[in-house]
Amino acid sequence: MRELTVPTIDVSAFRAPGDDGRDEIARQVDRAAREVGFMQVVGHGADPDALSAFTRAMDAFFALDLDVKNAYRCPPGVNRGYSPPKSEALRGSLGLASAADLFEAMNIGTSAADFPGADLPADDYAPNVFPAEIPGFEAATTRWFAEAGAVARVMMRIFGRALGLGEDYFAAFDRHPVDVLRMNNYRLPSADVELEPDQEGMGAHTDYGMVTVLWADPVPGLEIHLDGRWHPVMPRADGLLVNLGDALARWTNDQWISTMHRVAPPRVGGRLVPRRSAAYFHDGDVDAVIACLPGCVTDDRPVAYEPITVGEHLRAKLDGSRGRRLNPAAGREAARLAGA
Ligand SMILES: O=C(O)CCC(=O)C(=O)O
Ligand SMILES: [Fe+2]
Repeated sequence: MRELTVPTIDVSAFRAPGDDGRDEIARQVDRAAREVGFMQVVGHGADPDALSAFTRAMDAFFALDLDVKNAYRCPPGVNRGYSPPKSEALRGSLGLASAADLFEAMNIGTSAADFPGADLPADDYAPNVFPAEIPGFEAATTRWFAEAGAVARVMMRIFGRALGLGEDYFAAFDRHPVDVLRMNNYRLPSADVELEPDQEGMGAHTDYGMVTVLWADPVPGLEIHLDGRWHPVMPRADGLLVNLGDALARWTNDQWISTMHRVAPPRVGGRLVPRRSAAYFHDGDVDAVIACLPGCVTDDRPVAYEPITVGEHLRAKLDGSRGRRLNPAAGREAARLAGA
């Protein structure tokens, strides 16, 4: 079994004018997308000051009392606001029953008001709820939302080039995207507490959208599932993790991987330690249809997925993880976990 390395890719040539170096980067990204589905991206251009201000705002929010945070909960069908520990189970997005995950989260995302004139479903583009107790929370989180969103868009340009479709190809799915920034805190009872053997920080799942830009503390916990087993991934302190979502697996007929991943309760030297992360999900327009690209179907590789809208796919996945109604439509993803 091969040792797994998540490749590091410097994407700065896609932020500079001109074509120099772009084909080589697209080649590296294509290889990473086929073999791993995750990459450690450096040269991404996101502002480190914006990241520091953002993580401070996150910490201040998660430090509030649970009853204060609970005032910012939204219904399960609205992917915004606060999720307390043990309120979601990501394996539900795969149609698999499990104990609830340990993490707590705070979500912000795009709202209908961001796209005047577009007729958008209210639940998918709900207004944000910002905690009044933390001055500057809205400014710091929306700033990182923009920085991470810019990285996601650079990656979509690279994907278009790598697939031979042109750097602008995926802009057609990015007119009023459902984008969400999920701040995760793997809040653990205490460093001395023994967890149940099957208790996970965040249960196994694939990400639901086009691409995810993930910042995480350089602390163990994240694991990706490839070749039938789980491999630990340590986030680089100087980079951002980028992973492909289900839309790219569907477009490419599984030539590119929407990698299964999970977060184990974070431990260093056997002791539980704090860990935070923030995932920016660039999911595409709610009404965009994701259908297999014609060039990705061959006699040996028949169409694996029926066309689906972004909205339908997100709804089935979120009903599974947030609504705790097991997703009946994720058999192909769930089958990959068999034997793990
Ligand atoms: O905390 C992490 O490293 C991963 C989080 C994640 O997979 C997610 O929020 O979808
Ligand atoms: Fe994820």
